[in-house]
Amino acid sequence: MSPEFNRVAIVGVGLIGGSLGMAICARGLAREVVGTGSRLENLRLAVEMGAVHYFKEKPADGVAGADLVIIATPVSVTIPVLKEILPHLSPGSVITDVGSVKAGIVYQAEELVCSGISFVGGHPMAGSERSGVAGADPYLFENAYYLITPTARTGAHALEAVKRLVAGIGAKVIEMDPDRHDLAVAAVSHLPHFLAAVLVNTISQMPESNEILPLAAGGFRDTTRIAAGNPAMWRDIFMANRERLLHMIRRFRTELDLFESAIAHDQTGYVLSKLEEARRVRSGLPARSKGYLPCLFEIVAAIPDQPGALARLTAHLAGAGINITDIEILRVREGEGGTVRVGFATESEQEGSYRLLKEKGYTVRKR
Ligand SMILES: NC(=O)c1ccc[n+]([C@@H]2O[C@H](COP(=O)([O-])OP(=O)(O)OC[C@H]3O[C@@H](n4cnc5c(N)ncnc54)[C@H](O)[C@@H]3O)[C@@H](O)[C@H]2O)c1
Ligand SMILES: O=C(O)C(=O)C[C@]1(C(=O)O)C=C[C@@H](O)C=C1
Repeated sequence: MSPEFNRVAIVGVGLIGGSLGMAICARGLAREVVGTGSRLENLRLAVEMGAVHYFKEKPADGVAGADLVIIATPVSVTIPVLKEILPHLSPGSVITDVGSVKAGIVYQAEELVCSGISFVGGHPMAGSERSGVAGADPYLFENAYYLITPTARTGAHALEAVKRLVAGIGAKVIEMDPDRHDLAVAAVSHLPHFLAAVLVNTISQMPESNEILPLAAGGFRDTTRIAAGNPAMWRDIFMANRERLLHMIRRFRTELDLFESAIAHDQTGYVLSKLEEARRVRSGLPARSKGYLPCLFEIVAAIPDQPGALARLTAHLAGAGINITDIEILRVREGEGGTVRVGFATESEQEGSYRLLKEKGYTVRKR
């Protein structure tokens, strides 16, 4: 079978560009993948890691002859990069980006591209707090939602090319209007990041913080993992989506004030009802790290605190030909063992793994 693309150029081979490159190379989606960017040592590492086949130092040289160009830079430089590469693009080439904010980029890009070149905004809803190609992962996008933001001006050929890319890397495409996209991510991505940073800083500014912070267990760690993300990237995202983020911060403040006042005035019924509402909504989310799966069947199993315990559990499932779509260690404390949540795409895989692990003596339940 011939590859989907002849030459893919990735401008900015960092965490996301590198993960895309690794997925494209590993799945043979392009005859060649060329990287280009601002840091030479990062580009060398990208070749070593199999994220690109080779690199060109100048973006203009990298994009020449590419049928698909992916701009995976911080959002503040997406448009300057586009302006720089435009004169060097081959006729018929399709450009997409991976930026976390879409409206500003998409509308400006559409004004800039000349006839024969198309731009389709993209945003994979998967990532991590790491940055640079060193943190790249070829499986990052598998089963993740990949938002694309075509407009009335998007050509069918360009839209189809980006959809082939998304399907090829194992992600699930969702089409959204750019403005609706920006409000959605302000709510489920940008506000959470803002709050994680505020939470960490609230504690770190206490005079007793040196004593308190090391005590942090799952609660603080789970709610603040993302605060370890790249500050410059998040500054750019906040500023690019400023109005929607401010809107969400105001909504948050209203909710915070109501909750605070209920605690201050001993309104225990209200406090309980708010906690119950949050539990109901949060428990209703399919528990997985990359985004939503339309349907996820899960089991929860207890494993002992021993080397290889997790490997033995997954080997039982592999031996029975059962495919795991998601896995998470819920609790591990020294000497106590842990609980593992395992997700499957089908109910029959859930049922099969439940029976198998029970037979093998595990304490297991369906979730
Ligand atoms: N990190 C995440 O979780 C995540 C998830 C989805 C989307 N995104 C978006 O993906 C984009 C990249 O984020 P990342 O996490 O991969 O960041 P990163 O820092 O890991 O990678 C960015 C890359 O762009 C390069 N670069 C910077 N300025 C450049 C320029 N002027 N010309 C060419 N290359 C340049 C850098 O050298 C680096 O290799 C951002 O727009 C971000 O909003 C990030
Ligand atoms: O999982 C993480 O660490 C992420 O921050 C990923 C995450 C998010 O869920 O907010 C971050 C930014 C992106 O634009 C998309 C996804």
